[in-house]
Amino acid sequence: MKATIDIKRNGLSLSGQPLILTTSSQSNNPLACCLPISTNTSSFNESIPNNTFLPFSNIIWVEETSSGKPNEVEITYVYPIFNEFSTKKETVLPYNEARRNIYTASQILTVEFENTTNEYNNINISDLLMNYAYIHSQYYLNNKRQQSIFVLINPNSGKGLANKIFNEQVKPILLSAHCNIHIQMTEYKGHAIDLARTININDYDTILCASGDGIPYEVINGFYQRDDKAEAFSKINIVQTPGGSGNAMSLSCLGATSASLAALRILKGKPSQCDLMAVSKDSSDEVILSFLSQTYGAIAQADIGTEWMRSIGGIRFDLGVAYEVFSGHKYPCDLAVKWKCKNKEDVVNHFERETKESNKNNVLKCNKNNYKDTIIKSSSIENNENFNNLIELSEKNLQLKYQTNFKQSKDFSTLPEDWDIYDKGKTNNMRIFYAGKMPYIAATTNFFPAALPSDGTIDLVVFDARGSFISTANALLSLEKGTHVWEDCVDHGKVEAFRLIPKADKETFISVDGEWFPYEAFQVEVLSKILRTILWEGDYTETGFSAQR
Ligand SMILES: Nc1ncnc2c1ncn2[C@@H]1O[C@H](COP(=O)(O)OP(=O)(O)OP(=O)(O)O)[C@@H](O)[C@H]1O
Repeated sequence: MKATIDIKRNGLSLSGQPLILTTSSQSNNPLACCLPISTNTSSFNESIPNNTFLPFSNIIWVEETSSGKPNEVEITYVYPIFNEFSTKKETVLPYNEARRNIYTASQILTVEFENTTNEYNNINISDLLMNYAYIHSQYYLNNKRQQSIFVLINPNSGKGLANKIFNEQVKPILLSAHCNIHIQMTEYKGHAIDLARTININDYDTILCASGDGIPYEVINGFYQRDDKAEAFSKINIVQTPGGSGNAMSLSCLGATSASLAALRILKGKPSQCDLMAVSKDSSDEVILSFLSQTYGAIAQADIGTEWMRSIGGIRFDLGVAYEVFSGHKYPCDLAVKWKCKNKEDVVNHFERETKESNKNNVLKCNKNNYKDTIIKSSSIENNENFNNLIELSEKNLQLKYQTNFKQSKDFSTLPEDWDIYDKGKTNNMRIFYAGKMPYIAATTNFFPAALPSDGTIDLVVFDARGSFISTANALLSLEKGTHVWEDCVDHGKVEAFRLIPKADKETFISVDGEWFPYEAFQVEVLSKILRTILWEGDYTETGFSAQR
C-alpha cells in the first residue's frame, strides 16, 4: 500500500489495498492487532470514513521495516468502535463518544513526501510520522522514546474488575504504542500512598491508576508526603483509566468512560497542570490534598452513608439522594469564603473570559489544522516541556496561604479581612454543600459544569433546603446535563478558599474525593497548577455550560 503525507488534512492519503478491516468478531477482540488484516470494511470507525485516509491522530507507532527501504514503514494505528450499548441519544454531553472502545492494528506502508514537507528531508520518515502522531504529548519528539508508566491496579475497585479491564482494554494499547510498563497491584487501603511516597521519580513519566478515584487520591497524597514533593508533582503525570465505581478523573480529563479510549488519550493528550485543593483539619496538623471534591449534607449521606449497600451498585447513591430529599433533612453549618465569583452571573463571566484565554494558549486547539507549524514551533523549543507551558514547581507553589489563620482559631474570629461569612439563612438551612474542581463527579453527574482545570478557583454549589420540592427535584433531575446550577434553590459560585464548621444535631458524613473525612471544622484552599495530568485537547471534557446561558 502507498501513502502520501497530506499535511492539510493531518493524515496519510492511502492508495492500493484497503487499510483494514474489522469483521464483527474482530471488533470484539481487543487483540485485533494480532489478527490478519481482512479486506472486509463493515465496521470501520467514523473518524476514518473510507480506506483512502488515515489521520495522524489514529497512528500510535511507526517503525522502519527490515527491508531497508527508506520510505517503507510499519505503522500501528487504532480504530475506535462504539459499544453495543451506546444507543442513547445525547444532547451536549459526550457520553456516547466517551464509551468508544479502541482497538489496534498494524500495516506496512510505503510513504511518499509531498512537496510541502521538503523541509523535513533530514528527518527519517518514521520519526516524522511519530512526531505527527504525538504532536501534543511530545514524548517522542522530546525523548525519542515512549513513556515509562507505573501502573497501579486496585483489584478491589468497583465490582472487582479493574485487573480484567486493564489487561483486556488498556495493556494492549500501551504495548502497541511501545510504552514501558511496570504493573503493581494495590494490596491494602493506603498502599498507593506508600508507593507514591517511595517510588524513584526518575524511573517514570506517568503513574496510571487502573481503578476508581480512590487510587489517584492516594497517589496525590503520597506525593504530598515526599520531601521532594515539588519535583514529583512537576515531573510525573497522574492519570486514570476507569476501573472503579467512581471514575471522575478519566471522564473529566480524558472524556472517556471506556478504559481503552482513556488509554489512547493518555498517550495522545496534552500534559497539563491542574489545580488541587488543600484540606486542613481541626483535630490535627495533617493537611490532605483533594483533586475532586468536598461535600457535606445530603450527597455525603447518600454516598458514604450507603456504603453498606455496595452490592446493589451505583443505584444505592440515587436511592440515598432521593431518601434525603423526601425526608427533608437539613445539614446546618457555618461557612466563610474567599470569593472569586459571588453569583451565577460572575461565574458565567469568569468562565467565558478564562475559556477564551485558554483557547488562545492551547497549542493543540490553535494548530489543530496545522500540524506543520506546530512541529516547527516545537522543534525550535529546546526544553520541550515549555512547549506545553508547564512550569517547574518549587516548595513555594505548595505553601498554604491561610492555614496559620485556621490554626489560630477554628471559629470565624480570625478570618482574613477579605473573607466573607456566607448567608446565614442558607447555611442554617443547608441541604447540600458541594465544593469541587472537576466537572464530572460520576459518569452521569455533571455537578460542576463551570469547573476549569487551572483557574485558581474551587466551584461551590449549595442547595437550600427551603427551596420548593419542584425546584429541588428539577435540580436533581438535571445533574446529568449540569443545568441544576440554574435552579432557584441552588447557589453557584467560585471561591479561592473556604472554612466550614458543621452544626448538625448529630454527627453526619463529610466526604473528600469520595473518601470518609472526620466530622469536624475544616478549611480548604486552592493550590494552583500542582497536579500534572493529561487533558484531552488540553482542557476538561465539554460540559455544555457556555451554551446553557
Ligand atoms: N487490595 C485492596 N484491598 C482493599 N482495599 C483496597 C485495596 N487496594 C486499594 N484499596 C482501597 O479501595 C478503595 C476504593 O478504591 P477505588 O476508588 O479504586 O474503587 P471504587 O470502587 O471506585 O471506590 P469507591 O467505593 O470509593 O467508589 C480505596 O480507598 C483504596 O485505598
